Amino acid sequence: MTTSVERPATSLAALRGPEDLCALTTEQLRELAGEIRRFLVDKVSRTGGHLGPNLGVVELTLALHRVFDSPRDTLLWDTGHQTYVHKILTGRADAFDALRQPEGLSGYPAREESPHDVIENSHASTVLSYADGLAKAHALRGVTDRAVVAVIGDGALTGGMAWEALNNIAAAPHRPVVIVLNDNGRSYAPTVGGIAEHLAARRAADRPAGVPGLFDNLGLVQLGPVDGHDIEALEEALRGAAALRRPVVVHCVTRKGHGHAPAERNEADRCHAVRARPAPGGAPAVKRASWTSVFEAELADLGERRADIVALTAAMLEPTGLTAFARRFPERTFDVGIAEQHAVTSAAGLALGGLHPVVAVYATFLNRGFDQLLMDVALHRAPVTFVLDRAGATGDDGPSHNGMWDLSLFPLVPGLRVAAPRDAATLRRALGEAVAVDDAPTAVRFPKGVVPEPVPAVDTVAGLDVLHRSGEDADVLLVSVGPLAPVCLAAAELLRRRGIGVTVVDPRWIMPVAPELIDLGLAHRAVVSVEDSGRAGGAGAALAQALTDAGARRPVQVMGLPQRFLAQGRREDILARSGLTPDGILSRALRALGRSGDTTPIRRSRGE
Ligand SMILES: Cc1ncc(C[n+]2csc(CCOP(=O)(O)OP(=O)(O)O)c2C)c(N)n1
Ligand SMILES: CC(=O)[C@@H](O)[C@H](O)COP(=O)(O)O
Ligand SMILES: [Mg+2]
Repeated sequence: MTTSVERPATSLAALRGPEDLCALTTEQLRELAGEIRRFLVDKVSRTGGHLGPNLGVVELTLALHRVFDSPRDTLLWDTGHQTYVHKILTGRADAFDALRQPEGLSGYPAREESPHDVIENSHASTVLSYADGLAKAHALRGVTDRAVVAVIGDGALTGGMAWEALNNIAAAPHRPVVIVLNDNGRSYAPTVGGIAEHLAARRAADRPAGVPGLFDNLGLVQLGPVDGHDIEALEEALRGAAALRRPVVVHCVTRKGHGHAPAERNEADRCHAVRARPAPGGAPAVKRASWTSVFEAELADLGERRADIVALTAAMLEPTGLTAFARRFPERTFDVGIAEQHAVTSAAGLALGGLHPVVAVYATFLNRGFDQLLMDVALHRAPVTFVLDRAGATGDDGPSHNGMWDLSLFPLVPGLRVAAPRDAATLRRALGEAVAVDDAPTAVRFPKGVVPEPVPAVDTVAGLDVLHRSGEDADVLLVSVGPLAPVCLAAAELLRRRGIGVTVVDPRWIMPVAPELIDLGLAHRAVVSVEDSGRAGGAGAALAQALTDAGARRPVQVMGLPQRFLAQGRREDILARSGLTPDGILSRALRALGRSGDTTPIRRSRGE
């Protein structure tokens, strides 16, 4: 009879770490896999997160941790959204009630959580480059007893970086890398393109050898396809790959959402990312439209009126709001795979062919296509419109998902025009204005979540929306960028009560800086800019530069997100911690007026 200490860890509660897995029988592993699935459904349904991808890798992750000795062997995960099972097996099951919560468990690998975690960047298609580099380091340092294992999804394999890495890995048969291709045939939707078709043919072939392997032709050994839910078959393939001591691709066929009927039946995305269930008795979900849905409807309507408008996505058709357009204009919609660089330059090609492309991406992922924006689109003054969803602080997907880089990059792009709408009406208007530009690239950016209540202008001055004007003196100009208008208006009220003259202006088109905005800035004693983006080089910095060039003596108080990697958290908390609150703006305005620390309410000379 085994004591509790000796009893194999066939339950999560008994599991102390991956070392406990080796003692389990196949039947015990199956039981454990079932328990892990139930655990994932229970926890992730409550916290929100990547349920489908993780349900698909339960057996694969068990096999990886039984065959390889992490962290001595390095397990690298592409994108990292499918590492919940890895976290459960490496001693973090107890932390899942705080998954993706502030100060809680990251939804991606996090080095401060565990020595088993390596890649924190959630941008796809990077893992093979890490693996190539690590394999080279091992070779140079004479490390021969530690495996380099890279898990990449079929979606991530459509990204250009993956093939740049494969080109290098294939050139060095003496440098072992175990490449685990987690082929579930999907990104959110079914993976598109020739690579996906090749993989599908191999999955379907009764004799895989009958379909020459994509990787064979590169000189890489290709094992499989292997049933990605058969732990014994997986372990045999992984052990075989490790024993070859050279670069090997193990083609594992998995099912996203496997073992959970609602995910298996979900044709849209197999529960790729599920929203957190509202807490019992919590505030009812807000019924206002999302920024994405406003964009989606407007683009579909524009598509009716403009046959030259085409839409491009990088494997995120539904999340970026292109579903309606695609349904109405399937031949004018292009899903290029997780390939933002290609999307941007392909859009330049579409524009050169007389069309007006709309490239819909999450703001952070446009980083990938910056050189293409600069040299393939802007250099040719190609009329491409970039629609950046999830611009600004996003929060719960961690540092690499915040859309806080675009406004710092855009000032570098000659001729690019950038709009930051503040509500649904200005989003619709900005999109219409953007696609009307036929001699320059344009960008329209908006945040994650629901659109705020309408924020009407009280006046328009030379194309600038004046949202508030009070006081006799032109003391403070608050330049409100995009969705922070309500915060700026609340700050203006605090200033008004102190008898300080304040104008709140929303340029709507924030780059290049409008001459009229410069004139308005010069006409005020102090200027404070407020944006939901990184402070370095953003809209405020561009305005500050323009005002300095125009001879302004007082520095612009530039308010935005700190130029740091911001830990996961709620969007509203990140904005608040960044000082993007009425009180924070008040304090900066007082400082700009040389009245820092002046908190006593000053009654206006007349009236109050
Ligand atoms: C550069 C980049 N573009 C887009 C995304 C958004 N994204 C996150 S996961 C995902 C799909 C990944 O598909 P795959 O690699 O097959 O992994 P699976 O979810 O199927 O396990 C996408 C498009 C991203 N993380 N990085
Ligand atoms: C990893 C991944 O899928 C991300 O793109 C992320 O999950 C996006 O989440 P939201 O769509 O909720 O912003
Ligand atoms: Mg996939």
